[in-house]
Amino acid sequence: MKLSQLLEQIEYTCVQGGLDKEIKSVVYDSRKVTPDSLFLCIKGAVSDGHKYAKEVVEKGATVLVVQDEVEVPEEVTVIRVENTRYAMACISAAWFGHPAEKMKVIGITGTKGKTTTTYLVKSILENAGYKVGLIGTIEAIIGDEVIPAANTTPESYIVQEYFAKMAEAGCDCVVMEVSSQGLMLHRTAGFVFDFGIFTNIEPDHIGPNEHKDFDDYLHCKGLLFKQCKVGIVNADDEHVQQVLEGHTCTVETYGLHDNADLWAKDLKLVTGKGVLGIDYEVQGLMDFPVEIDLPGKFSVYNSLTAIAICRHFGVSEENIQKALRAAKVKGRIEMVKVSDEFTLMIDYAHNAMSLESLLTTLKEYKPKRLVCLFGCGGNRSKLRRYEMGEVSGKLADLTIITSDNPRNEEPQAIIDDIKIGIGKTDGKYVEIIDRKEAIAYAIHNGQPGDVIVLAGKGHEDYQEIKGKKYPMDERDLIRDILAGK
Ligand SMILES: CC(=O)N[C@H]1[C@@H](OP(=O)(O)OP(=O)(O)OC[C@H]2O[C@@H](n3ccc(=O)[nH]c3=O)[C@H](O)[C@@H]2O)O[C@H](CO)[C@@H](O)[C@@H]1O[C@H](C)C(=O)N[C@@H](C)C(=O)N[C@H](CCC(=O)O)C(=O)O
Ligand SMILES: Nc1ncnc2c1ncn2[C@@H]1O[C@H](COP(=O)(O)OP(=O)(O)OP(=O)(O)O)[C@@H](O)[C@H]1O
Repeated sequence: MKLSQLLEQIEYTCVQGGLDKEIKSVVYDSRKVTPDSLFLCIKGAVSDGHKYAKEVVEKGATVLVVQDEVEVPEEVTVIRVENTRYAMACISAAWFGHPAEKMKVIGITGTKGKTTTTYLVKSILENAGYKVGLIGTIEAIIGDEVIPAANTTPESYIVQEYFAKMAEAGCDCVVMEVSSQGLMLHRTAGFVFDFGIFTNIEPDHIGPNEHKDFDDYLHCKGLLFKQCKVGIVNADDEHVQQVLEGHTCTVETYGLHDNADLWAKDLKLVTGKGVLGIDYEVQGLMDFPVEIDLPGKFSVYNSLTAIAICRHFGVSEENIQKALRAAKVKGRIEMVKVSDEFTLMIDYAHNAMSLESLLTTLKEYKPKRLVCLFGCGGNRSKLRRYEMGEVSGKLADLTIITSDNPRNEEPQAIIDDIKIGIGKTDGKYVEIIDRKEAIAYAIHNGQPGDVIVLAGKGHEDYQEIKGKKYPMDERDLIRDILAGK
């Protein structure tokens, strides 16, 4: 592709060299440069792409896009821009032929509920006959291809590459999680979202390499609403107006009160046959009853968000109801049927805040006993161990402490840290290092009316021990335990 074509959407200065060049690849990692590459120098958290300028030229890069000065031979074209990450998004969109324009693009941002809501939207739209691509924390789904994710929102070049593959695979739409870091680092620049969604916000992701403070976090979330056509936002979130500050889209709201355009009323917790769910009535822009086998008020928010989006695609009430009744999200309060007498679920909660929110929600179902099984990662914050221990000790009737990615630490040492947290409460606990044995204990000792949570691993299908990831999927462990293996 001609260099001038790639630069069409950006403001730049050509510092040296000509624009009449044919580009054979667009690259932001020096290790992937080949002859006639355009190389983008990205300033990262660990490294700085500018320092590879000489090396990439030796490998055959003919164009460098920079935001700082570089010294390279004069025949090499140097394009200077204000921000190379932003330029990368626009150049990648051009490189892949602006694939976002060929589909409807739905972007979901918020502290919690992004993953769950993306899968709910996908289920509803697919049930109604749409072909849907997905990009998120767990994976990217492009037709039959499933690619495990490294980031919730990948680098802009990858976003555009996935979009192009989705358009080619015949996807009508794509639903993606948009993290605030993704917005901050321009991973989703270079195109317009058809729908931008805001679920909720609470202090999180603040620290080195993340956001400097809560205001910055709010500001970054708000960027989505300057880059989408229709914004669909949670009216009940206390920060919604700050997130919408300076928005350029039309705005629609959802929530649990009649001030929202689409709202839910008459919430009823439902239990039975090993499943927890919630029923409610949708009101406002649509009017019909909903039954979902996902627990708690936050499942109402997530499903209502999905309904608000899918309404724009003309999906019928019947199709929405049918898809939501069958909805299940891997590793997110995922109920696994082991008995009609008690409920068992797998969830990704792996910090105190998520665990507290989950256990509090489950307590509303008034289980006979709330049993919480979890471990904490090795070579990670000790504080998390104390805090999770304390939360579980306070809220669960029984805690089963076990292992979760011990990495290079001794599992027993991690368990001992968790016990310090539980020790601050009068919560009962047992400790069983081996996760399969711990799950077997939970199942074999399940009592009628119990709710058992296997927390921490969620969608993960491995246990990381001393630098190696051993296959371990909790669904398989449960199957083996039930089969007596
Ligand atoms: C802090 C951060 O955002 N890091 C991400 C980032 O790394 P970076 O750009 O800082 O990369 P770097 O290693 O400093 O390198 C800078 C540049 O030099 C280049 N380079 C580097 C080495 C070399 O030999 N040659 C070379 O050219 C690199 O390709 C890059 O272009 O780019 C990588 C992919 O390109 C990401 O995988 C990586 O995410 C890490 C894993 C991460 O943890 N990110 C978190 C903060 C994050 O983004 N999280 C959000 C939200 C998650 C949530 O909601 O919970 C997410 O969207 O995932
Ligand atoms: N709308 C919500 N509000 C509050 N908590 C939620 C909500 N939806 C889900 N949760 C809880 O948070 C956990 C994570 O949910 P989910 O993965 O959908 O969110 P996320 O935004 O993708 O979060 P993360 O970035 O942590 O992966 C769930 O397992 C559940 O316990």
